[in-house]
Amino acid sequence: MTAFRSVAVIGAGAWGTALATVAARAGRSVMLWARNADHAARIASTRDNPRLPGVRLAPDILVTSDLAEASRAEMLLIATPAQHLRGVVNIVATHATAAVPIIACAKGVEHGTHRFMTEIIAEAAPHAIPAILSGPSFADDVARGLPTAVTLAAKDEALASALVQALGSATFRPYHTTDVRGVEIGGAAKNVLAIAVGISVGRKLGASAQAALTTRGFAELSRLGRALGARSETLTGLSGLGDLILTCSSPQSRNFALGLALGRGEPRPAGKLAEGESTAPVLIELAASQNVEMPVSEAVASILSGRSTIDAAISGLLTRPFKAEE
Ligand SMILES: NC(=O)C1=CN([C@@H]2O[C@H](COP(=O)(O)OP(=O)(O)OC[C@H]3O[C@@H](n4cnc5c(N)ncnc54)[C@H](OP(=O)(O)O)[C@@H]3O)[C@@H](O)[C@H]2O)C=CC1
Ligand SMILES: O=C(CO)COP(=O)(O)O
Repeated sequence: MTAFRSVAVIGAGAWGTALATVAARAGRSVMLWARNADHAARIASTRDNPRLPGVRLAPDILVTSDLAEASRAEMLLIATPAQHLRGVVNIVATHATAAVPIIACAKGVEHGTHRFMTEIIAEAAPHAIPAILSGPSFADDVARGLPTAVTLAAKDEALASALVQALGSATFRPYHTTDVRGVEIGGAAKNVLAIAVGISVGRKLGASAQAALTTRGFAELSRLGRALGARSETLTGLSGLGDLILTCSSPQSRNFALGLALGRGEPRPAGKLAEGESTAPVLIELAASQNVEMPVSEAVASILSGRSTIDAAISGLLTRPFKAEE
């Protein structure tokens, strides 16, 4: 199996920048692609990306706006927002070498198609090998070299293990698995649930409610996961419960921070991508198609769409019939 000497990170937001840093630390030759040429030139000369302030890019990371050039790397990490992954992979596919691993690093589900990230890669780049990287890891922590552990999934175990070897280092510890769908479900669902928990904290409902919502959120994430064939160890692992704990407990999470602002009745944080917002309606549609109940996620979807006020949604959760815990 190839040693994956060269890595391209597609998408120079906070996460893409952190991942470029990770790959360089792991000894790869790294190219970071930004869609805007001026943005790419500015990052290349200042070694600083305003999307991840305070982090200095290693001198050997090349920054480009040439997607054809970036697509020729031996391993590709796609770190654009989930709803833009298909558009980028459509172009990447016309330049990439056959059987190149394309690792989705976004967390979400595509609008309209209900496709998970690796399904989009399989459709848009049929000769590539799709994989997914997810887990509890804030870009800022990762880029600063604080200890983090994540999950990397690919259908082929030997490949998943090789990708982990190529990206891992003392402070960035990927675990590998073949449960691709399980990893995707955890990352997509936790963002929506973090908005719910942020709302409850913003409304000052207390630490007990925060724990209850996080736990009942995990119950619904797990129900959907089981319905879609995820393994239980994935759901309770880093990319499931692990990421849920992180994002439901820290205002560093943009999804939690969005919920906090909504709960407090404050303006939403400007310029901060909260993927749970675009995932919520798709997640609900997906759950309905599987006859899976996701009341916490439904409450978030109805608040975000304006179908319900925060207080009505909370009261809806509090007046649900009592039931057995599962
Ligand atoms: N931040 C984090 O801690 C983590 C984020 N993630 C996930 O990574 C994904 C990206 O998040 P993050 O990097 O934080 O977000 P940011 O908002 O920081 O960056 C998004 C990046 O995507 C680019 N982009 C936006 N639209 C397009 C498009 N149509 N085509 C190509 N590129 C586009 C933006 O370009 P431009 O700058 O030109 O607008 C920007 O570089 C999300 O799915 C998120 O859930 C996962 C783990 C951790
Ligand atoms: O996915 C993340 C941490 O694992 C980042 O969370 P936010 O997108 O909510 O900031």
